[in-house]
Amino acid sequence: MDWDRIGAELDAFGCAVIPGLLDAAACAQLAASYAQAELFRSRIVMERFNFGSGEYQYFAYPLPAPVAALRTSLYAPLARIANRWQAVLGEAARYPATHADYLASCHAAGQTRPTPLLLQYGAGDYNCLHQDLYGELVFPLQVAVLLSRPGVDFSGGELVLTEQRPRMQSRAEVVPLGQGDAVVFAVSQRPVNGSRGPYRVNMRHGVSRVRSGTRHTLGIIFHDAA
Ligand SMILES: O=C(O)CCC(=O)C(=O)O
Ligand SMILES: [Fe+2]
Repeated sequence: MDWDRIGAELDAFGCAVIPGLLDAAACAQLAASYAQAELFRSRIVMERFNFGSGEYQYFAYPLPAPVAALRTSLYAPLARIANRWQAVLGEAARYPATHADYLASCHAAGQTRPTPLLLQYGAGDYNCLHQDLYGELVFPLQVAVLLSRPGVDFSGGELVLTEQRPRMQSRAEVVPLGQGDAVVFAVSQRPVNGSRGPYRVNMRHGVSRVRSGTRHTLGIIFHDAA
């Protein structure tokens, strides 16, 4: 994985694609596991909370092996980028080098519930712009993997990111993904270099309306939930 390229794109745009993070068989298997209720700790129907339309489920611990492996292995290079952002923003705190150590700090702070999730959208469904904040502790980067085949399993349903800049109009970004591609993006805030030094922008993400078919995604969030 080209972490220099990913880091540079995150710095410039607040998001970066990792092509082919999962193969087609792994994607199909994960998407099918949505039906296995015993894998999950809770199911959210988005309409009920005005979060959009569609549903998602948070995995229970222990996470399925491929999800646990991705969460652990992606954390270390992302923590290096997150720590660079901390330095740019003049923040003293640093993220530990391993996900085990970071999770230990979440758990000590009372954030003990797993946050990786599977999302399922049918025709007409969408996900309102939001931030995945689940307590005081926030790891600033997250990953979403498209499990379905655009143009085959579904149409529409694009991942959308917005960036709210102080005293400026918001910027939107649409991230084109194929099956198995992942996108890394900022959870809530990221630094931008301005002419008078770095400043913070506020990011949100969502999914535009699915026009037809069924779309599944895997979301990997690195902090646990209170
Ligand atoms: O379905 C998607 O592409 C985005 C899902 C999402 O909100 C997330 O992974 O946090
Ligand atoms: Fe999200």
